[in-house]
Amino acid sequence: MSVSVRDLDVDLEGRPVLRGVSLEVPAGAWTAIIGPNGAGKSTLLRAVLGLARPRGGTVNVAGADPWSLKPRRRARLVAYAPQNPNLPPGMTVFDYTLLGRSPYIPHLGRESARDRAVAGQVLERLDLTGLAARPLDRLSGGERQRVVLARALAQQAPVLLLDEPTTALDIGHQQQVMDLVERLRLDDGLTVLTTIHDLTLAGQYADALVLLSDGRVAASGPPGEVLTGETVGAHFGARVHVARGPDGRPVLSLERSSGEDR
Ligand SMILES: Nc1ncnc2c1ncn2[C@@H]1O[C@H](COP(=O)(O)OP(=O)(O)OP(=O)(O)O)[C@@H](O)[C@H]1O
Repeated sequence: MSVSVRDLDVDLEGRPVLRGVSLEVPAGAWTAIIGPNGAGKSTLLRAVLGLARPRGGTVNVAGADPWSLKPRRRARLVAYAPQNPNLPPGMTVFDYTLLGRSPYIPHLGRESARDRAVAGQVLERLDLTGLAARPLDRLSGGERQRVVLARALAQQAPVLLLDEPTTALDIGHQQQVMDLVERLRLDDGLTVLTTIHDLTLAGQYADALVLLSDGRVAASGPPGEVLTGETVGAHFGARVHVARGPDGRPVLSLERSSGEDR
């Protein structure tokens, strides 16, 4: 199930936020959208999901325009873990994860044993079983972030959109979440589109990067081509050293100002 965006323009409150954005994520591939704060990354994900209405251009997800799909049909095709979701206070981790099964539960019906089993399995894979009965308002930031991912994974949709899935996570849980998404991609052929601020992490897992800057695509391609010191300097205003990891993928470190510069 591929994702295709062509010449996308999106305005928010009358202001241009995305201009002429194109990207292609082939079925079973992983693309990361990177870019400075306010570049339009979340807006691009929301447009792919059918939540931000394009002013021009086209979005195609698994052969369909997401705007044309009924919500249940769309939710079976695309799962989304937002950056700042509204979490109903008092709802338990298990019940929230079960919400991911809503597109499969008949109107006025109840969840099936399979729906409960899927929710349980997802919680298990994310190390959250021990928190299943805990209300959402009594979780740490990192636990909350993994629960939001759990709900999206319980949806078992072939296209997965993740908005900054690792920002609140410690390094061990970052690896756990990214490895889990990678395993699902390889085992189940998931197509993954994620925004991510950690450029090394983005380059480590994604096949391709799309650098958004001021609402436009400034660079795209394999991580080694996009993540150069020059490009990062030009678009993030950061001085970085780019080395190569054992697998040849780029590893970025910040260059600290010398004493005289400070
Ligand atoms: N609902 C909205 N109404 C009006 N403007 C918005 C709205 N949401 C976002 N914007 C603006 O659109 C631009 C892009 O925002 P977006 O959240 O897509 O950026 P981003 O690249 O995801 O940023 P960040 O890295 O800070 O999360 C920003 O200038 C932001 O202020």
